[in-house]
Formats: sequence, structure tokens, C-alpha cells
Amino acid sequence: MVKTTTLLLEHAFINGEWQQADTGKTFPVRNPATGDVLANVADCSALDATRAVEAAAEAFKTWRHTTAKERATILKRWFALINEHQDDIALLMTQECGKPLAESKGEVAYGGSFIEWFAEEARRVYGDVIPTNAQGRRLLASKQPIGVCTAITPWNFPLAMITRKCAPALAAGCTVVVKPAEATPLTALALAELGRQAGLPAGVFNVVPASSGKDVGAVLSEHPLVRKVSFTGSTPVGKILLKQAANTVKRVSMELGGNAPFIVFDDADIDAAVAGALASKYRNTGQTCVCTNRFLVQSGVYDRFAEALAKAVSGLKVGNGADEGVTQGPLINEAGVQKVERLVDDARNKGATVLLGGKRHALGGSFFEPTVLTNVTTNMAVAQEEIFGPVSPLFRFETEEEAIQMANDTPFGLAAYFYSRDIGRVWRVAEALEYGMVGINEGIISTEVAPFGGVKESGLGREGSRYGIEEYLDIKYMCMGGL
Ligand SMILES: NC(=O)c1ccc[n+]([C@@H]2O[C@H](COP(=O)([O-])OP(=O)(O)OC[C@H]3O[C@@H](n4cnc5c(N)ncnc54)[C@H](O)[C@@H]3O)[C@@H](O)[C@H]2O)c1
Ligand SMILES: O=C[C@H](O)CS(=O)(=O)O
Repeated sequence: MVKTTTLLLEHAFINGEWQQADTGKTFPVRNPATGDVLANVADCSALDATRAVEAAAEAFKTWRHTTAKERATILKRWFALINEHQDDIALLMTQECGKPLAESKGEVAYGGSFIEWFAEEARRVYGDVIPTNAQGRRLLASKQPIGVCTAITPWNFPLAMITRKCAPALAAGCTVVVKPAEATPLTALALAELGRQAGLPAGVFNVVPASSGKDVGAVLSEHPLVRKVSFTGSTPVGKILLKQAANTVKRVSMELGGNAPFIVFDDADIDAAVAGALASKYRNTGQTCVCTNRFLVQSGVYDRFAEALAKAVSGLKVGNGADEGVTQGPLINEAGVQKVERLVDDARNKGATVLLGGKRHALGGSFFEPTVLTNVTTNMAVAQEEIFGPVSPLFRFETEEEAIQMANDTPFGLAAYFYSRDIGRVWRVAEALEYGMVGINEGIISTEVAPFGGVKESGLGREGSRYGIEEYLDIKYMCMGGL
């Protein structure tokens, strides 16, 4: 069970107050490693979501007129409080989503970094004075906050996926309503409490947990007072929200699914490639949107890479993420394990070799053995489906052109990785890959200072970097005549 913490909260946070759902209903939040019920959280309804949107709309009338420095000051206090409570938040996160404690602590730092970054960006939202096109007039392009924004977020990064949206929104002068994933609302509620302590005014930041995304999500993507929907999650749900937001022509940001290739060329540094592969594939037990989904290995180094990767993977420690030394936690739920099991069985039945792992872990529950598959071919489901688990399928290729064709043969385009020390090849491959983000001789590339996002069916827009705040601003052209 979660240790005593002042940040274990169960009510919704609407208009600056902790409130039960209007129905009084709650839903259990369980520890995926043990099955223990950690808390019973307010199960918000469409009515609760509507009240939160209305509170955000009322708060926007004032928040939009604060100065950038005033907003930055509050965000910096929020950042400081998150850092002060890093251990408490990390423990909550590990217990509700299962990731190892070290990774949870890393996510608290990563999530907080977006608040720090956009506290700085808030004060650099510049417009333009445009050289006039006629005597007696002056032309300006100014940037203004969009208004009420909603954020619907996934379970695999319970803090960072919220701050990566809310930090730029609040910095820009927008107000926000967040619906966290049903599996991981506790981190979001802790974040709301620290935002309250930091001085975020009532209604500026609201959290409406719910056991299902459908009803609350419909309000957050259709309500006429909502001007922007920012979603992180699966591509199918993203498509639902895009359709719902279209009815009132809302601005959208979509951070969706991935199918990352990890290409190892004959000229790669194999030791570096294995280290990058381990980091890219097995972070959060393979449950990140930018995890490698397909290893494409040139034939000249295939056996050597496969052997070295299997050796490194065999050193991973599976267990409860709260326990010392554990590097692979449980999958988020039974559905997650069944999907991984189905994909591994499909590959095996179509001729893949299980070099390591390949089945549920002896610990039971939603634990799965870290797995390496060789002799994988493109007719297997792992070639097209997002695995979201600790499985490394190794495909073989002969030429650079074949590798690029295989890598791009997917509707997704989020992250891609490749290892090569040939400078010409590096430029050719990096420019040919149809992805929003490319790691070159690097397996972990996400940072608040760089633009995160995908192309094709992996999403729309960018988060973080100097681009992230633009997603929450409108450009207003002003033509001043009679001068
Ligand atoms: N691109 C990125 O930055 C990024 C980051 C993290 C996760 N993801 C993707 O998210 C997926 C895993 O997360 P998940 O299982 O939470 O995704 P999901 O799409 O099942 O759920 C994401 C959120 O959407 C809500 N939701 C579900 N159905 C809804 C509906 N009909 N209307 C409104 N909201 C609804 C859920 O309650 C949750 O809060 C993977 O595909 C992963 O690639 C992408
Ligand atoms: O899973 C999705 C996250 O965006 C991964 S990362 O921590 O931002 O790389």
C-alpha cells in the first residue's frame, strides 16, 4: 500500500476546491504490481466536467490579463514544490502505474522541467510590427491566449503528459481542465494540490478523474466554451476526439501512437547500439510511445547484435517497481499482457525464434518476461502493431534502401532511431525517415527543450521546445488606420 503521504487525494479538483463527483460515485485505483486498492477516486460525470469547463471559462476572464511575469512566478513556485515533493510523487506514480521508482523519480524531474521551461517561455511571447502597406496605417500581429483548453492524458507518464500540455497553456494565459487516465489519477491530483499551494487561482487548473473517458471526454472535446483539445493517447481515441472537436472547430494537439524502428547498420558501434536499444526498448517496461517497436538489423551484424542484445536484456530485473534494483515493472493491466502474449505467439507461430523470454513471468499477475525474438518477418503482427511491452523483434535487412522502406512502411511516424558512423549515410537516412523525431546514435531523445511530436497517424502539433507554447496562442492581426 502507498505509504502515508499528504499528497494522496481522492476528490476531483474543480474551481479551486476538492469535490466529490455529483453522483457521489468513486472508482478504485489499483497497484498493478500487487492488485492492492490504493484509493477510491471521485468518478466524475459529464455534469462535473461541464462545471469544470464553466469554472475554467470564468477564471480565464482574469487569468488572461495577468502579466507574463505574474504567471511565470506562480509556475516557478509550482516547479519548486514538485521538486520538494519528488519522492512522494514518485512513490504515488510507481504504485499507480507500476514503473520502477528510479524511473518515476526521473519522470517527476522530466515533468517538472516543462513547468520550469514554460515559466521562462511565458515572458517571450513576442508579436510583430509589420512594415505598413499604405500611408496612415500601422500593422501589428499580436499573440493572445486561445482560452479554455482541455487535456486528456494517458497512464504511462502520469505527470509529464499533463505538464507537457498544461505548462504552456497556463504560461500563455489559458485555463485548463484535465482528465487523467483512469489507471493513474493520483499523480494528477497531487499535481493539482501543489498547483493550489503555488498560487494558481481557482478555476485556472481543474482535474476531473473518471473511470471511463467517454462521457467526460465528450464534454471536454465538444463543449462550446472549450477552444482547444490537447490529447495524448492511442491513435484510435485520437481520431474519436478529432471528430468530436471538429463540430465546433476547436484547435487540437494530438500526441498519438508509435511504431518506432531502430535501425542498426553494418558500420554501427554495436556496443553503443545495444546500450541505446536497451534504453529505447525497455524504459517503462516497453510502455512508452517512443519505445522501439521494430529492430531492423543489417545482415552483416545481425547475429552479433542479437547475441549482445539478449545478453544485456537478460540482466534486467523484473518485479515490484517500489523494490530496490527492479528495472522492469508489471504491465499496466491484464489487457496489456494479453496483447503482448498474442503478438509473441503470432510471431512464434509464423516462424520467429524466441531467443529470450517469450511468456508471462513467474511472478504472475501482469508481469512479462523481457523478450528477444529473432528471424522476425514483416508478415507478423509485431511489424504493424504497437507492442507496448518488453519485447524486441529483430528483422533482418540487406541494403540501406531496404531499411528505409521497411522503417517507413507503417501508418505511424512518431520516433525513429538508427546507428551508423558513416556521415553520408547519417544525412541520407535521417532525411528519408518519415518521423517527427529521429535519434541518431541515441536511444533516448526526449527533452523539454526539443519539439516532441509525430507525423502521419502519430499526431498533430509539437510539445515542449520554443514551439510548444504556440499551440496555446492565437495570432491577431491589427490594422490601425487614420494615422
Ligand atoms: N505521442 C505521445 O506523446 C504519447 C505519449 C504517451 C502515450 N501515447 C500513446 O497512448 C497509448 C497508451 O495510453 P492509453 O492506453 O492511456 O491510451 P488511450 O487512448 O486508451 O487513453 C488515453 C486517454 O484517453 C481517454 N479516453 C479513452 N477513450 C476515450 C474517449 N472515447 N473519449 C475521450 N477520452 C477517452 C482515457 O481515459 C485516457 O485518459 C499508446 O498508443 C501510446 O503510444 C502517446
Ligand atoms: O510515452 C510517451 C512519452 O512522451 C515518452 S517520453 O518520456 O516523452 O519520451
